[in-house]
Order: sequence, then C-alpha cells, then structure tokens
Amino acid sequence: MSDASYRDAIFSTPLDRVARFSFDENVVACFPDMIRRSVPGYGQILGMFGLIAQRHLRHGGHVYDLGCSLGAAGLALAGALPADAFRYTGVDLSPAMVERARQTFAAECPDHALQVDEADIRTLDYAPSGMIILNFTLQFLPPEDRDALLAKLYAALEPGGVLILSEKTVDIDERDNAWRVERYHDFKRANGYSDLEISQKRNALENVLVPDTLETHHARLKRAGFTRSLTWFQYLNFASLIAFKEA
Ligand SMILES: Nc1ncnc2c1ncn2[C@@H]1O[C@H](C[S@+](CC[C@H]([NH3+])C(=O)[O-])CC(=O)[O-])[C@@H](O)[C@H]1O
Ligand SMILES: O=C(O)C(=O)Cc1ccccc1
Repeated sequence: MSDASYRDAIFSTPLDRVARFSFDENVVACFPDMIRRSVPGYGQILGMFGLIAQRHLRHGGHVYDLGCSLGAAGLALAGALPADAFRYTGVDLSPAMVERARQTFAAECPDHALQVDEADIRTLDYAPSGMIILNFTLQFLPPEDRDALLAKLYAALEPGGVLILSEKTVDIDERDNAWRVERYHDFKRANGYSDLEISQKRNALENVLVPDTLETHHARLKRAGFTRSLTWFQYLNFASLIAFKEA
C-alpha cells in the first residue's frame, strides 16, 4: 500500500445511498487530513499527552492507546519523552490502520519501541498499565459495550494511573445541543468541507458514532470504579476527560 497522505474527499460527490462510515483503506489514506479538519482541538489534545505523562506516568511506565488509528498519540509521546521514559502499545481493529501505524513508527521514531496490535479493545487481555488513552474511540463502540470496557480498563490501571477519554458529545438541552452542532458545522465549512460533505458524513456516522453527554461519561467512569474524573478540555461538541485511579 502507498504511504501517501491525501486530502479527505470521501463524501464530496453525491451518493445514492451513503454507506455506513468505516475505517477502511480509503479513510486511512486521508485520515490525518480528515481528523485535523473534523475534530476541533485534536492537535491541542494530542499536545497535552506528553505533559500529562510527565506528571502521571512513572519512568518506564506503560501506556495503552486504544483505537490508535495511525498512532498519533504514540507519535506525540515519542516527540515529548525519551525512549526509556515509557512503553507504548497501540491497539486498533482496522488492519489498514495498524499497517500504516507500524510503518509510521518505523519511519518517524525508530528509537522508540512503539508496539501496535491488531485487536478488538473489548476482548483484549490487558496487562497492567499506568496510562490508558481512548482518544475518540469509545464513541464507536455499541453503547451497551462501554461499561464493561471501562471496568476492564479500571482493573488494568495501576494505582495512581490515569485514563484519558476524548469524545464527541451531545447536550441534554436541545437548544444548547443545536447551537454546538450548528457551530461545529460552521467549523467544518471553515475548514473547507461543503454542505454536501457535511450532510453525507453526518448520515454515514448515524448509529456508527453514538455520542454520550458529558454527564453520562462521568457517571460511567464512576460506575467503573474511578472516584475522580474531570473534563480538562472542551471545544464545541468535542471534549476530553481525565479519570484518576487512587494511588
Ligand atoms: N472495537 C474496537 N477495537 C479496536 N479499535 C477500534 C474498535 N472500534 C473502533 N476502533 C478504532 O477506533 C479508531 C477511532 S479514530 C481514533 C483516533 C486516534 N485515537 C487518534 O488519536 O488519532 C476516531 C475518529 O476517527 O473519529 C479507528 O481507527 C477504529 O478502527
Ligand atoms: O466528521 C465528523 O462529523 C466527526 O464527528 C468527526 C470524525 C472524524 C473522523 C472520523 C469520524 C468522525
């Protein structure tokens, strides 16, 4: 497969029937462009991972990046921390993503031993870890599978460990929700997406990306065992939370 990166034009032509969104080869080829133009705050969130690891991960501690896609979080950590400061396992279910992530790590940071596994994060056997990242991944799991995964991750985290959960969100209040969604569509338009692309992608994500409210996320983290969680980043209908396992 080519390692070229393209501009996202997946939904740019009219489609009779818009297929469900999937992380296939076509999406992989334009994924860096797609996620940067579609996720408000994506770069700022990644930029904090190294700083959070410096504060919360012991030297040589382990990091899981679940639904790692092309390994952006691994690259961010490798750019911020020396090779012996952390061990990293990225996990993704999409073979096309895993292949590209491995290629990227080999080319961009050969001195860091960054591992990528092709697996379903719902059924993986987790080793003890100090920092677990779910950067825009939980939203793609069926809602009924989310509690069980978080309980597994809480069990895998070492005392003093942290879970980072970034998600697209919805508001309970209809008017607040509509305002955020409309301004999000303005954000996408300002980033070069047409009305057709915005509406066709919205249809493709229906029942594929199922967002929760921030309140649901915090309540779920509590049910999983976390006594403390906070929203550390929010930009329109996108947010990132951190949850702490007591030391
Ligand atoms: N059950 C599953 N098991 C493993 N992987 C899965 C599963 N379901 C979905 N995925 C994977 O989760 C990823 C979600 S993208 C994450 C961005 C990345 N974190 C980033 O920091 O760039 C988010 C987005 O595109 O908005 C895809 O690569 C899926 O294959
Ligand atoms: O583009 C959207 O509408 C989103 O919600 C963000 C997104 C980004 C990349 C893949 C799927 C969804």
